[in-house]
Amino acid sequence: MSKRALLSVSDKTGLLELAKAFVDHGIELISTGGTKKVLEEAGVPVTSISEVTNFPEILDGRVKTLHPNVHGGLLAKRNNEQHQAELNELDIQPIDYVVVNLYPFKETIAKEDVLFDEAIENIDIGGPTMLRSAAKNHQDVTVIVDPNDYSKVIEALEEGVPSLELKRDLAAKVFRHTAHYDALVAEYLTEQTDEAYPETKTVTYELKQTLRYGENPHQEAAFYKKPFASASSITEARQLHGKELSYNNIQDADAALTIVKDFKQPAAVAVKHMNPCGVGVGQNILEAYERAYEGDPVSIFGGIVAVNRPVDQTLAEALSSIFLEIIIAPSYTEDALNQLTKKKNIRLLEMPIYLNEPEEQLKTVSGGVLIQDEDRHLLLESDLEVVTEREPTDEEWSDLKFAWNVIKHVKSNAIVLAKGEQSIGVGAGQMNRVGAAKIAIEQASDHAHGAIMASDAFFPMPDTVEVAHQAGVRAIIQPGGSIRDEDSIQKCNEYGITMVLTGARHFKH
Ligand SMILES: NC(=O)c1ncn([C@@H]2O[C@H](COP(=O)(O)O)[C@@H](O)[C@H]2O)c1NC=O
Repeated sequence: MSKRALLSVSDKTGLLELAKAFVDHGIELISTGGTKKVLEEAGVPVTSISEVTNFPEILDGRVKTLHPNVHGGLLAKRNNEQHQAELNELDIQPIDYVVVNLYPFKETIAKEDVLFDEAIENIDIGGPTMLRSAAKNHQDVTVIVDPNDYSKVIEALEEGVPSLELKRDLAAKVFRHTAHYDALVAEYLTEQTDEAYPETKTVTYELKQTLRYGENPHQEAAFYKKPFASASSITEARQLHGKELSYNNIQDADAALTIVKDFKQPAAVAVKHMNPCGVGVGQNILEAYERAYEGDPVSIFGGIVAVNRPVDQTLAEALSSIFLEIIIAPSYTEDALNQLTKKKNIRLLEMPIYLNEPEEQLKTVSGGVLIQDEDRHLLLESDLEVVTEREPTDEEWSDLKFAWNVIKHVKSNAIVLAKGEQSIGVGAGQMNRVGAAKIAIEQASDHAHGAIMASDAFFPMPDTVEVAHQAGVRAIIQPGGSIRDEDSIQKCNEYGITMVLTGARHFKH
């Protein structure tokens, strides 16, 4: 008895070539409506699925292949006598090859203003069912879900029959594919409910690229993207120049991007090891960059700079005067590109930079994952409470708000010193707050005098106020909420320092 292949595809790419290869090797073809039409029009002999099922395609194609004559032919074990006897008794023929790709659910829901009914109609039922039956029985059935794999099967046919290894690889791909497909359906439907954290969480990502190594050369790594990443995501950055991004580059670039998005005015951010080392805003992007640079001219070396305005020739000149790993910008003028591409080792990324919808953050811990909303707490004027005798000056107010925007992105315990809408000292990731303050003060050096200080969380004791005073800090912004707030406030009054409370904390671990 000749072998049979069932073809039912939405994406008809490469279909004819594969179908012809089947026919050339004496394999009979069975097909569903649209697929059959394409084959017939090309003169390829094909049997209708309805002849196999003895049943018409019904319900607008909702039921065409969901039939025991199909699934019996797919799932019967060829080396199982009882299975073979049942097939004979019921007059079911085995199916040896399955070529199926699914209704374009992802493409459908990606369309703007897609109607719910249209999305529902694009949930493929018969296709995944056939794929799963065939993949379960891959010992006996070759199943192909990806047109990119047609050539492998054609090659195998030229050489004889597909090997068990190839059939197993293809079956594994099928289950990855249907799981991804179902995850998209599940996510779409769950979004219509108010179920924030359902009983099971299925996340699905698509491979963007494998990486040379992870955080260290002995760690393997890859970069996956979300199916619907916003254009202002690091996964969507267009690399215009330079070597391939490394694992650490991607993390740092993402940190720089996330910070710069938080500013409406022209802003520049320099990042090292996921922390901002220099942040500046200004009347124009060159001024913003100069402020970010001057914020810490040492740490910026070998860093990553993100700007939220186009890079022109003058900014390009400033940027190319030091060694930077990566620049991220919404665009580059031609002159700027000519200037920057002279540097072989710099990577240039281009992407729209805007505050996109907040994303769910996933962080792995041993044996599990923590999920939370992104920290997008918006500081309202009405949240700000001056708790000291001295009020901030206008200039101090703008620096306090600026520093509060920066502190959110610094690893805890975090202290930022700022002056003139420029960070001048960043104490990041310390195990105690005074330690973070001392680092920020040391880095700010003489500039600390007259600066403002931001703290990501409350002061448990007045010791940070003490070191702030010694450095000449004029105003402090912090969440408040410690049972010993009064001690810190009293110290501020004693030293003539202004203290503003925000009522919100910005821990970042
Ligand atoms: N309903 C069924 O029994 C069924 N069987 C196969 N399909 C899908 O129909 C599509 C192919 O249809 P056509 O050959 O008519 O263009 C494929 O994407 C295939 O996955 C089905 N459609 C949806 O569930």
